[in-house]
Amino acid sequence: MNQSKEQRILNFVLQNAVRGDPCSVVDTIDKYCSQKEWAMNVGNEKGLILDKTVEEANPSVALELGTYCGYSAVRISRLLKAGARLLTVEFNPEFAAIAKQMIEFAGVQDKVKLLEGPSEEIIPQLKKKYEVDTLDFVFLDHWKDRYTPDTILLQECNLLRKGSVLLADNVIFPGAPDFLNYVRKSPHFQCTNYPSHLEYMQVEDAMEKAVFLG
Ligand SMILES: Cc1cc(C(=O)N2CCN(C)CC2)sc1-c1cc(O)c2nc[nH]c(=O)c2c1
Ligand SMILES: [Mg+2]
Repeated sequence: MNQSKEQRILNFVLQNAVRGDPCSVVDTIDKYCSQKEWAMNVGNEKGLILDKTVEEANPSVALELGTYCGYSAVRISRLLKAGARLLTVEFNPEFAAIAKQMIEFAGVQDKVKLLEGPSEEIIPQLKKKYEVDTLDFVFLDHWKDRYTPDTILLQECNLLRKGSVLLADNVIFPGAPDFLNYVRKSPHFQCTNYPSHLEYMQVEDAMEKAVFLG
């Protein structure tokens, strides 16, 4: 049975990156996906915006919606302080299996908890099942049509506190116009747009930061 693209990415990392070195895993995925096969990792250009936002938020508890191969889970967790943790949600079982191996190879498994299932089912479980009080940082990178309903769900589940930082990928391409509309019109969010480019391409894209005001 021939391999998936995601399996090829993982194999390239296992053979070319340094075990236990998150930066080498991130760089190796970028090398493969820019030179051999495009894939929907946030990439290095938008990754630098992600890094700065995570460093500024310095979260104790972070949530990622959309794990894919684990690129941004490794990228985020490498910046977390001792004792901080990242919960990352992936509904595609094949992607989750790849990401699990990627996270373990990078050596960040003690900081990252991979939750398999649809975000709309997992978000309401975060407080009781995963012992979350509130979220300090949320990276939205799953599916553009889920950005707005999941942002509303996070509020309904009382998972955001004054100062919680949301960062959304792909708000220009593939695009999340209803999400931009929602957070920019809401009195509960302070928004900032970060123009960039689609990973590994010269196509315009952007990230949107939305800070919850309580
Ligand atoms: C799957 C896909 C295809 C795209 C595209 O038009 N192109 C890439 C391939 N090249 C060759 C043509 C141009 S863009 C994109 C994409 C990018 C993300 O960052 C995503 N993040 C989260 N969830 C997504 O579903 C998601 C999809
Ligand atoms: Mg994306």
